[in-house]
Amino acid sequence: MATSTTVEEQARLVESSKRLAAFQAVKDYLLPEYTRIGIGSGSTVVYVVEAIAGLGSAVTSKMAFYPTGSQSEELIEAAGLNLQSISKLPAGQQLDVAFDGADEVDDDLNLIKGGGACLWQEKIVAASAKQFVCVADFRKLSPRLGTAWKKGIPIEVLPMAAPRVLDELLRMGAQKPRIRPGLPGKAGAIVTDNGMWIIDAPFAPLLLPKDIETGSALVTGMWTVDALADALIKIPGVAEIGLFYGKNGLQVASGAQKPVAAYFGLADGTVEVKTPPS
Ligand SMILES: O=C[C@H](O)[C@H](O)[C@H](O)COP(=O)(O)O
Repeated sequence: MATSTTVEEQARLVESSKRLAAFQAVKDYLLPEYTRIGIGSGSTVVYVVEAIAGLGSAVTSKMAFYPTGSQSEELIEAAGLNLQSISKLPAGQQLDVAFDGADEVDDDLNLIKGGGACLWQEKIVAASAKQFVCVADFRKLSPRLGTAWKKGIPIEVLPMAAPRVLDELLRMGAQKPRIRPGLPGKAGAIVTDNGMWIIDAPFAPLLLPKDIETGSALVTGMWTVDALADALIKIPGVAEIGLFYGKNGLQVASGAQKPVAAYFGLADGTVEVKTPPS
């Protein structure tokens, strides 16, 4: 009984941390003059939408909201916000800001995303925004990707290519990569909003440039975030990878994917805001 209470308390703490992070991020980054807003996927983004809807229609009716998948679409519509599509964003234009969650965030604000199988559209929306803001609870903070999130890097693949991609991942050092199974009630693999499959590929914790400067990458032979991401995206059959990475937090035409800021709701009821190292 005591154990289940503790589990329930922990779950409540996690939910309130997500909400705190989301509300603070919206307060800091959603300016009333903005007109194009990206909305990510997952359980933390639910609170982003709640915070935005709470601003009232006098503010939000002038805004259009760009989803990252079917869950995100439903959230936007259920909150009475104006749904748009990234496919309708005119060439040369950007979203003012995009909010999204993450499965893990490292010291340099590289992210693992795709725990909910929405990574492909999420990356398109994040890279289309002038500012990408990450919202998360305290469990997502981690010095290196692959430290706390042990399920592996989500990789969206063309189903016919999945066996070949698995072979290549094993050659690259992934530990027991596997095709993500469907949820209860769905036989076979999970199918994304884009008709693809997800492979989860666990790797040893991913190094940062500061680790290479100290020579540890040479000693261990481990991957850096950048090197692994660059190698994964080149595997034939890989549509997109759940590593959001890059050299800085500026969202420029080249499609940077790292957040300008990451908001973490902490267990003590405060919010920690991290920005990428310069
Ligand atoms: O595919 C799912 C997305 O990348 C989510 O943003 C990520 O899994 C974090 O989700 P949550 O906020 O539920 O932890």
